[in-house]
Amino acid sequence: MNDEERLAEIEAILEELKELSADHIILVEGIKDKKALRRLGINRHIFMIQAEAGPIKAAEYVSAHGKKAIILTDWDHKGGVIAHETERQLASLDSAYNTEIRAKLSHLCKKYIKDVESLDTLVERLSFGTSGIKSGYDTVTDGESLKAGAFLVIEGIDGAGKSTLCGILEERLTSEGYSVKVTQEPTHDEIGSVIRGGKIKGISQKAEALLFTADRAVHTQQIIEWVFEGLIVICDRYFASTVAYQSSGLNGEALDREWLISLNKQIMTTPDLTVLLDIDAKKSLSRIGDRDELSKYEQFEYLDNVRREYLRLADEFDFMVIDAEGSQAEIASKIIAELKEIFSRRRF
Ligand SMILES: Nc1ncnc2c1ncn2[C@@H]1O[C@H](COP(=O)(O)OP(=O)(O)O)[C@@H](O)[C@H]1O
Ligand SMILES: Cc1cn([C@H]2C[C@H](O)[C@@H](COP(=O)(O)OP(=O)(O)O)O2)c(=O)[nH]c1=O
Repeated sequence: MNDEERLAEIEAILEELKELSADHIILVEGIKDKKALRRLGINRHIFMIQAEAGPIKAAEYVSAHGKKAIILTDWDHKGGVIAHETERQLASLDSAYNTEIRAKLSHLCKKYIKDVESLDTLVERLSFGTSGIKSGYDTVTDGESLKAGAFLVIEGIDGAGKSTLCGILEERLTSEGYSVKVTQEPTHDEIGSVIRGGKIKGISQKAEALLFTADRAVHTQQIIEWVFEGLIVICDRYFASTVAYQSSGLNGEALDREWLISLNKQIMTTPDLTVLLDIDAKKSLSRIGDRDELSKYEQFEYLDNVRREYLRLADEFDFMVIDAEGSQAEIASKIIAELKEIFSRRRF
């Protein structure tokens, strides 16, 4: 099931929950769950099992109101125990109850969340659609920021300083208390390793672009999960690499940039911020000249074209362009300031 289908099914269940709430009392664990349901527009009768004295009282409350119950505890172990006990108490008072809503939501949401309090955040995130996560934040309740995930991409031609910068950002953000995950493309996973290993030789640029994109499609699912977990994911290269490199005429074979963009749009997620480390191709080559072996991409004319294409993409997709010749510490400070600005603009 893709995320679009998942969202449609979750919304259908929430609609059902809204309708049922006319003559049911919804039993949740605590205040955060209740607030999440309120934010989702479920305004009817909600009883908090734990805050309001446990399963016995919850069952008595439902029975005293002559209503039916919907048991909607979390789908983790503790939620399961509370649900079971509440069922027992309701049964002993001959009160009717619904456990299907919880089972269906658990089935649909457990890949991403385990509690009712995160439901509205999940719906919000999935609503951003196939273009992906617009901003990765975790549930923030009562003005308390629990976790702040984000997806940051660093782009630039070979030798621009991307991997050095990723290391500095990781260190600085970690020391400020953020949880950080540095990753890169091509990945070191199954498809990325095939690309990196150079086992497939002599294939067309088109086939190569599809491999880079397939690697990204798998990687993107992983990135989305990391952001959901609240990590700041820093990715060394993302979709702009494929567009810039594969459209820049390596050995005279340039692919159509619009084809590359539309191909990638179908599998990527939108980063919160993409930074382009911009550098003159001669200077970048002089930086990497001492590497043991230069790759097929590392030639002046080609990298110069790649750089131009990067600048075009930066304009089109609103990348933050930074002069890669500045000090790495200052570059990192600018990026961290921008990230904090992004966090401060979030809705909750
Ligand atoms: N801002 C900078 N100023 C001077 N040298 C740098 C800077 N950033 C990186 N370098 C050096 O340039 C080389 C290439 O950097 P690297 O991070 O490996 O680039 P990339 O990952 O973009 O290929 C390394 O030797 C690194 O120490
Ligand atoms: C991700 C990606 C990388 N590449 C190229 C750029 C790099 O020259 C090469 C390997 O990437 P990388 O290991 O990031 O090289 P470097 O650290 O020198 O920047 O793969 C593409 O051509 N298309 C892509 O989509």
